[in-house]
Formats: sequence, C-alpha cells, structure tokens
Amino acid sequence: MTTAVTDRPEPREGAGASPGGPQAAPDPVADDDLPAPRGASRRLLGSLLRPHRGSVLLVAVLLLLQQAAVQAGPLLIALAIDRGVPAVRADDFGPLGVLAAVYLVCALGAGLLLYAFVRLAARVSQNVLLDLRGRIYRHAQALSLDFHDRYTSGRVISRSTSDVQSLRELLDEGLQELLTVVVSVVYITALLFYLDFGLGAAALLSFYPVYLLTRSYRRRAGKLFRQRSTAIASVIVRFNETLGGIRPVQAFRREKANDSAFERLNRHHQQVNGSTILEMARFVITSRIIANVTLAVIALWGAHRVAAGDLALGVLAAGVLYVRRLYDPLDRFAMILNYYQSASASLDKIAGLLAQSPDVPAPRDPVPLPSRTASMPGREVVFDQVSFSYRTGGEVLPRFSLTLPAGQTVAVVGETGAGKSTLAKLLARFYDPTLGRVLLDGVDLRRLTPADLRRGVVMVTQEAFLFSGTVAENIAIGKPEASREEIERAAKAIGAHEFIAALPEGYDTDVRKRGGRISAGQRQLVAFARVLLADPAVVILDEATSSLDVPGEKAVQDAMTTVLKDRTAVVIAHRLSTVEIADRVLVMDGGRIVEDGSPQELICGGGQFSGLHRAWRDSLAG
Ligand SMILES: Nc1ncnc2c1ncn2[C@@H]1O[C@H](COP(=O)(O)OP(=O)(O)OP(=O)(O)O)[C@@H](O)[C@H]1O
Repeated sequence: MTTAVTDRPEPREGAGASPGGPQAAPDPVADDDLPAPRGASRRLLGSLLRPHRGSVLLVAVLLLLQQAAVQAGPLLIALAIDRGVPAVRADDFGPLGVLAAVYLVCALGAGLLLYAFVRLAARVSQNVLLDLRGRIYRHAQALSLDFHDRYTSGRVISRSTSDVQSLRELLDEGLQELLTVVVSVVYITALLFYLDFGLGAAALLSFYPVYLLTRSYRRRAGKLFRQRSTAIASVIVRFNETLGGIRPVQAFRREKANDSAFERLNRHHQQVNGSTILEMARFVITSRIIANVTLAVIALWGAHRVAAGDLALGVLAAGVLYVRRLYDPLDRFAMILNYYQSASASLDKIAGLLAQSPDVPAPRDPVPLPSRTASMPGREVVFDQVSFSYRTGGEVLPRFSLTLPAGQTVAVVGETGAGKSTLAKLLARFYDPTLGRVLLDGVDLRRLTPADLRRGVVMVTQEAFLFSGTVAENIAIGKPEASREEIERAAKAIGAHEFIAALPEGYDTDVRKRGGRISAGQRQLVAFARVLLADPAVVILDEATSSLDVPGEKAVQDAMTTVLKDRTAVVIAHRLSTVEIADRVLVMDGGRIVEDGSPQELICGGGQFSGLHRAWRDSLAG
C-alpha cells in the first residue's frame, strides 16, 4: 500500500455524492455492528484458542481435580458423622483420624490445584488478548481508506479497548467461575444421587425453574449488552472526534454544543447500564428465592426421613451442605452470565470488524516494476479508460484517459469538489478505479506489491502529519533503514536543517503529538524531507490551502521545488504561483479534465485557466 507520508482528515460519508449523481445507498459500514458471516465469532474464538490447545486441556484437567478435592468435603463430613463418630463411641479413633487426614489433604490439594489453575488460565487469557489486540490493530491498518472514511476511528478504538476489555473480564474472571460452577454442579448432583436418590432427584427438579430463569435472563440481558456496547462506542467516538478536532472545536466555540451532545450519549449509556444492573438484580433475587425454597423443602423432608429412620443424619447434613454449595454460586452466576453476554456481544463486533476485507488488496500474482536507473526522472503514469465512484456516492470521475510522461510536473487546478484529490488518490492507490486501470511504467497499480507501490508513489497531503517520536524518526519513515547522515542530508536539501538543529535536542527532539512543538511550515518541511529520503518515482502533493507567513512560504516553495525535481509530480495546486513551476496544467471541472496544456498555452488560450490567472495577476497588482 502506498505510504501516506502525511495525513488529512477525509470527508465523512454522505458528503461525497457527485453533483447530480444518484442518491447514496444505505451504508452498512456506517453502523456500529458490522455485518459478519454466520459463526464468525465462534470461529474467531476457536482460532484464538487453537494455539493454546494443550494449555486449555491442562486447565480443564486441573479444574476437574480441584473441584473433586473441594466437593469431597461434605461427603467426608457425612462419613465422619455416620461412621467416624460411632467408632469413637466404641473407643476406635482410627476411622475419624483417617477421615480428618483425608479432609486436610483435600483442602491443601484444592488450594494448590487452584493456584496452578489460575496461573495457567491467566497465561492463556493474556496470550489470547495479546493476539486479539494485535489482530485488530493490523487489520484496521490494512483496511482501505474507503473503509476508514465510513467507519470512524473511534469505533475501531472502541473495538480494541472496551470490547477487548469485556473479553478480558470473561476470560480472567468469568470463565474460571463459569467452569467452576458447571463442574461443581455436575459433581454435586452426582454426589447427591450417590448419597441418596431422593436428595439427588429433588436437586435435579429444582434446576428446572433455574433453567427457565437463566434462559429468560440471557435473552433480555443479551439485548441490553449489545445496546451497552454500542452506547459506550458512541461515547468513545464522540471523545475521539472532539479531541481529534480540538482546534476547530475551540476556534468555533463548539464546546457548549458538544457538551450537550456528549451529555445525551453519556446519559444513554448510563440508562442502558442501569437497565442491565436492574435485570441482574431481578435474576439474583429470583434465584435466591428458588434456592431458599429448595433448601427448606429438602431440610424438612430430610428431617422427616431421619426421624422415620429412612435417612442417616450425616447424609442429611452432607445433603444440606451440598444443596447450599449448589445454590451459592447462583448469585455470582448472574455476574458470570453478564461477563459472558457482554463478551459475546463484543466478540460479535470484533468479528464483524475482522471480517471486513481491504478494498485495495495486495496482488496474488504481483508484477515487478521495470528497473529504473538513477538518470531516469520518475516513471510514466497512465490513466487508461478510468472512471470512479465512491461507494457512498455517484460517479465522481466520468471515464477518461490521461498520460503523464516520466519526469513531468503536472499541476491540477479546479474549483473545490472538482475531483482533483480523487484523481490523486487513484494514483496513490488509496482507491481502485471503478472501471479502467492506472498504470505505472505500464504495470497496473493493482499488480504491484505494497513495497513496490511504496517506492513508486508517495502522496503528501495538506496537513503534514507527524507521528510521536523524534524529528529524525519522523523523517526516517520515508526510509526506515536510513542512516543519520542520510536523514541530515535530506533535511539539508530541503532547507530544514537549520530549524531542526536549533531545536532543544536537534534531530532527537520529540515532536510530540501531531508535531505540536513545531510550526505548520516546519512540519511541512519535515514531511518533504521524508519524501526526499523515500525517493519515490512519483510524488503527489496536495498543496496546503492555508497561507503560511511570507518567509515560511518561501522556504516551503523552495523545498517543494526540490522534492518535485527529477520525478513525475502531480501537484494539486491551490496557489497559482505553484502552477508557474509546472510543465503542464490540468484544469478539472465536475470530475472532467476540461483544459490540458502548458501554463503559457492555457494563459493565452482564453479558457477557464486564463480567467483564473488574470484574476490572480490583478489581485497581485492590487
Ligand atoms: N470519501 C468520499 N466519499 C464520497 N464522496 C467523496 C469522498 N471524497 C470526495 N468525495 C466527493 O467527490 C467529489 C470530488 O472530491 P475531491 O475531494 O476529489 O475534490 P477536490 O477537487 O480535490 O476538492 P478540494 O479542492 O476541495 O480538495 C466531491 O463531490 C466530493 O464530495
């Protein structure tokens, strides 16, 4: 994929219909829930756990052993009451001593096994989350600009933060308890049947209302958890957009309006959250009622049977203990189901994101670019019968063909919305043409490897973007293996060396977020040095519309001339002074190239450009 060495906010969806174009179709990507194929979440979970199969199996074995040790307790107590105590009455301390020793071993063993289980389970879950976060990050980076135009970055952040977090809660806290509950229920029911068939049957019967309750809770809470995850994503999106655009927010005094919009989203999140808590409270209260009724019935019925000599006292004591243990985790079960519901809603959303495929995929059968000698200026660019529509709008560029010979500097001018940036983005392969081909030295851009494309074409957009890191690191993005000498040479050629050397730590100065510590013109210079170092055959420059201060402008203009030299260059020109350095000018209007010629030809030609040029000259004279 082409390196966008600088960045510029893209128009949002819906802003893009061409004048008179057909109405935009509803956009599935505009929703928080991206469509995913059936079973995608399950497959995702499977693929995350598969590398840890061995550990997962060991975790299961540890849990089975640990629960066996824990659940042996009441059985040993029953034996102690019914066999150990009568033996003590007959002065035989042996059986009770043995039972006490076994009890102790079980208690200690259960503790040790729990420790091993928690350690191993934590390691598996941490590795799974590490893998998942990495997958989301890599996938989001690989998705095309078209996707990011429509699915805001806040949503991607929400996927890799709050959604991964709910999965973490399930894996770290919920899953362990869920497995413990399931295993203990199986053990306890079996033990109750072993102790006394009636007790086992009574416990089994009481599961039915619990099952009905759980089913209805899952259904209702599932819906609420989806809503909650969407609501928190909206809060994150709003945060992200506000802070990402903090300059316009403050410039236009949008704080109050933003506050109330945020308040609405925040309140909605609070309400949905409140509903989930209420739903959980309903579950807990009802399950306690079921538990207490079951316990009372078993105790009364058991006492009656003990009195009738039908049941041993120790068995009743163990039965009551087991039934308590059976229902004790029910309170936590609601919480576990919460984790589960919330995590499965999140997993669906993550699977939806990961199911999106890039619109500009890397080729399966790449074609290498013809080799280029140092003396060759740039590469030839051909737009062959190209037309283009954005996915959410009508046709923006009707079919056209265009050849840019190697080494030519082409200025593209035209009214706002004429299609200049779209043309440039097709050349940078941010998008693929709807019809036709874009060729670089005769090779379709779609057939180039990402590395060849990166070396072939670089686009510098209006807002020179600096990543956090040092100035040197920011320049080296153009060529990661570059030495310090190469970096400095590029900066010197661009005319950026003086200001960089004057920074507190020179090239090692951290530019901080978005290069806030250096001026807009200086950022532009760093971005140019980056391109010079990358040395692409074709450079596309989306010239800044904002005027810089006069000395700054001169420095930027000089740097631009250096960057354009000896390569094929496409400049989206907002200043007519830039056009003067071009070999050729393309005038665009409504997505069509309406004039094409050298600056002199067009100035004398009496078309749109000559009018624009006259107006510019007049404004300079005035
Ligand atoms: N991501 C997008 N999705 C849908 N339509 C878009 C998108 N980006 C641009 N458009 C539409 O395509 C048309 C051409 O836009 P483009 O950005 O290429 O114009 P431009 O000449 O570069 O304008 P400017 O000088 O203002 O940057 C416009 O109608 C615009 O609304």
